[in-house]
Parts: sequence; structure tokens; C-alpha cells
Amino acid sequence: MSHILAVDQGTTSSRAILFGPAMEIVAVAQEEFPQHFPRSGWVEHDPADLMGTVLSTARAALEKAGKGAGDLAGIGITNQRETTLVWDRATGRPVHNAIVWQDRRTAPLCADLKDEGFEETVTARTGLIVDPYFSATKLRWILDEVEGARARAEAGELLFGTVDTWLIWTLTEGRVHATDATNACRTMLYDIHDGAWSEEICGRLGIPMAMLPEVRDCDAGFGTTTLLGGEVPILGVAGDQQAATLGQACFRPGMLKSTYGTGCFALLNTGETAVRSSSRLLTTIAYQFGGRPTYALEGSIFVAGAVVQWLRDGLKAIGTAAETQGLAQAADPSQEVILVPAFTGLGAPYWHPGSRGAAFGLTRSTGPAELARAALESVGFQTRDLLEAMHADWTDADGAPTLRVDGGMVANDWTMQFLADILGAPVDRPKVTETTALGAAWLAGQKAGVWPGMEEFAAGWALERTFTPAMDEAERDRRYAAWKRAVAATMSV
Ligand SMILES: Nc1ncnc2c1ncn2[C@@H]1O[C@H](COP(=O)(O)OP(=O)(O)O)[C@@H](O)[C@H]1O
Ligand SMILES: O=P(O)(O)OC[C@H](O)CO
Repeated sequence: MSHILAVDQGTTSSRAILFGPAMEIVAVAQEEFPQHFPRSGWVEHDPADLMGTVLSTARAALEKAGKGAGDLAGIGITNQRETTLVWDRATGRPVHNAIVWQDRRTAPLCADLKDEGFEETVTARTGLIVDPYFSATKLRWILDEVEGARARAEAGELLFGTVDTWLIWTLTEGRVHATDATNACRTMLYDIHDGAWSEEICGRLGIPMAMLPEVRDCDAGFGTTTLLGGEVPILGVAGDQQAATLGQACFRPGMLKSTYGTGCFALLNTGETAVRSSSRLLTTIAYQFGGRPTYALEGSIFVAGAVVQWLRDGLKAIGTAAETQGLAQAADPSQEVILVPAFTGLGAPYWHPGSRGAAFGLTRSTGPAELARAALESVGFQTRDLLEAMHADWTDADGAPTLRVDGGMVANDWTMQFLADILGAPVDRPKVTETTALGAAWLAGQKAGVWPGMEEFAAGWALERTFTPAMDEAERDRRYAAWKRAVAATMSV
């Protein structure tokens, strides 16, 4: 009973990672699942795919390592956040596909809420801004659009959950309807100061509160599952960006991580203070133990690695994501192509759902290499946007915090060097870049008593490489100013 299984249910794939007693990775299994785009701007997942791939990858990871349920001290769950599900309490049957965080269908409702001045209430209570990104308007859409859903919800027959809640419900075979504070705080329905669902926001949006799950600490215990061949407790839950914050051991106020997967999400630990942003960042819960939340400022960018996927699958300009590195190195230095990947609007700090992608500076000789370089650079520029906003909101006595990075894209050295260059600050890449899974595993492992507590775990964080800025300041400022002009142009079209 010395192993921990981390389940990472992400936007494009589910991963199961088995950790051994020394917190080492023993086995990994990963499975992609279909993305459904029923209309422009709509993104859905089949709830059965989410659960199915979680179970098959969990079983595959155990099998690869020659282990079984009896070897597990516990399970930690981490997940894509905000994605919204509604299902029947009695049968467990979803009433609609999961509406994914990237989905923009509720933009008109969000515009109405803003027009009537409701955003101030939302920000004051939830720390968020009004945007289709969050769960609340997606849930409202399901209640409005699925036949009979509102009446069934009001009769107490339907349950709402983010992906963690759906997985917990299914893994415990309907015994536990719960979420953790880090997932609850992304719904736009949860008061992050009171630690309770907001009656006022639920009232305005017509959400029956009986649908909402119980909110627990990240390591509260979430029931047991027998679906892996024996009884195993679910001991830890956190949204994926918060789990990465834990995995990066960003436990002290002022510590900062940024994760580069499909999107990019930077979280700055602000300790017990819920800092209200003056620059359109989100105030969110980084983690919660013993009923006490630790807060963070978050910058959310919708397209990071997804721009590389677009080069590969959309443009067919590259065969693999890793090819972008060689292409960027070989790109013509005299061409300055800027790509603003606002494919699904712009997230923080602009929050402009109407923007769409644009390329600037194209010439007849612009080819895949220059586009690949511009794509990778867009990730650096967008991170600088976030960090500028964070510096405006948070002044640290120790100066600017060092950025700890993780996620699939940080394998790209060229991108990490450009990131350091354009930030004008060092970028630290840890030895373990599977930090999201590590964070979820740590929640479960420390709860089970087989992994160390916060301080010892933090002391074990190991650096693989620091990328140090090499670009001169005038060049950095010139390049960043050009980026800002390009972003402004996408917002004015
Ligand atoms: N070597 C690389 N260079 C650039 N981008 C990469 C590289 N390897 C992976 N990526 C990008 O990183 C993303 C995958 O990261 P991952 O952390 O697995 O994402 P997610 O959890 O969001 O599915 C993909 O969008 C992919 O295009
Ligand atoms: O699944 P990821 O890694 O793209 O993360 C998605 C985020 O949680 C969305 O807020």
C-alpha cells in the first residue's frame, strides 16, 4: 500500500501516473479522446469518454507496473477546470455532453450580465470576471436548452459538477457528490471569501442550489472506489493548474508557476490574502487545507501549445510539435512575423472574446519556419502580458519572483530561452515536469501518510535548468511594443 495513483483528466487526453514510495514515477498511461465541435465556437466532450479514459489509463498504468489496487495507498485526482456536466441523480446519466472551458456559446448571456452591471458582484464574490470560460453560464445554458432540464433540476433530480465531481461520482458509483475548493472557485458560483456557494449569483442565474456539490478541502477524502479491482480511497482533488502549483511547491506567497499545455496558466501565490486585481487577473484559490484557503492571482491564456497543434493539424506545416524548435532556429532573422493566436478570443489580461487570430509582417518569403518561430514567440509575449499584470497587482519585498515552468511545451528549449529573453527574467525548469500529476499525488500521498508534508516536499523540488535572459533591453522593449500593437489590432477588427 505504498503507491499513489494520480489521475490527470485533461482537455485533450487523460493520463494516469503511478508513483512509487520515493515519489518516483513508476508507470504512465495516456489516452486521447474525441473533441466535439458541434458549431463554431462550441467545444464538447462525451462524459463517458472522460470516465472511460480515466479508467482505462488507470488500469493500464497499474498493469504496466505489475501492480494492483492492493498496492495503492490512495488516488489523487486533478482535472481540466470549468468544464460543466449535468446528470441524473438516480441513473447517473448525463443530460448533455460536457461543455468544455473553451466553449464560447454563452457569450451573449455574459454580455447581458455585464450590461446590467452584474460583473461587480461576480468579481467581489468569486474573484472572477464575467466570461463564457467559467461554468456558471454553461450550466444556465443546459438548464435553458435541454428539454425538461430546469423542471428536473428544480425537483432535485439533476446534479451539477465540474470534471472532478463527475469522476468522483462515477468512481464512487454515486455515493459521493463533492468537489474541492479549487474547482468550486472556477464555477463563478462560489464565494471565495465566505467559502460557500453564492445564493445571490445562483439566484440571478436561476441555478437551483440543490444541484451543487459539497465543497471540501483538497485533501478531505472523497470516498472510495472499487472499480480498479479492490477498495481504494480517493484522498486528494485539485484543479489541474492548482495541482501544478502544488507540484511546483509554490507554497510561499510570491512564488509563481506557469504551465504550458493547450493553454498557459500562471498562478502567483498570494497567501491568505485574496488580492483583488486591478489589471484583469483572476483571484482564485490555490489550495485549501483545514478549511483555510490559500489564494492566488491567476493569468489564463487560452492558446499556448494549441498554436503548435494548429501548425501541425490545421496548417500541416509541421509533422510533430518538437519540429518547431529546429524551424524557429532556422527562421530568417530579418523577417519579423507576429502571430496573435486569439483563436478563441483573448483571455487575461484582455478578456476580449470577440478577437480572432492574426498574423502581421508576412512577406512572399514567409514560410513554415517563420510561422513556427512566431507561434513559439506568441507564448512568450502572452506570458509577459500576464507577468506585467501581476507586477502591477503584487509588489514583493524580495523583488520579481522567479518563474517556475512546466507542461508539455517546456521541453522546447528555444521557447524557454525566448521566454526568459522577452521577460528579462530567469526561467526555472524543474527535473520533474509532470508537476500537475505530482501535485495531485502529493495531496493523496501526504494524506495517506506515505509522502512528506509541505516543507519536506518543497525542499525536494529539484531544478533541471535555468534559462537566463540574453536579449538586450532595447530589443526586448521594441519587440514587446510591436506585440502590443498587434494585439490591439485584433481587438479593433
Ligand atoms: N517540443 C515541443 N515544442 C512545442 N510544443 C510542444 C512540444 N511538445 C509538446 N508541445 C505542445 O504542448 C502541448 C501538450 O502539453 P500537455 O501538457 O500534454 O497539454 P494538455 O495537458 O493541455 O493536454 C500540446 O499543445 C503540444 O502542441
Ligand atoms: O487540460 P489543460 O491542461 O489544458 O487545462 C485546462 C485548464 O484547467 C482550463 O482552465
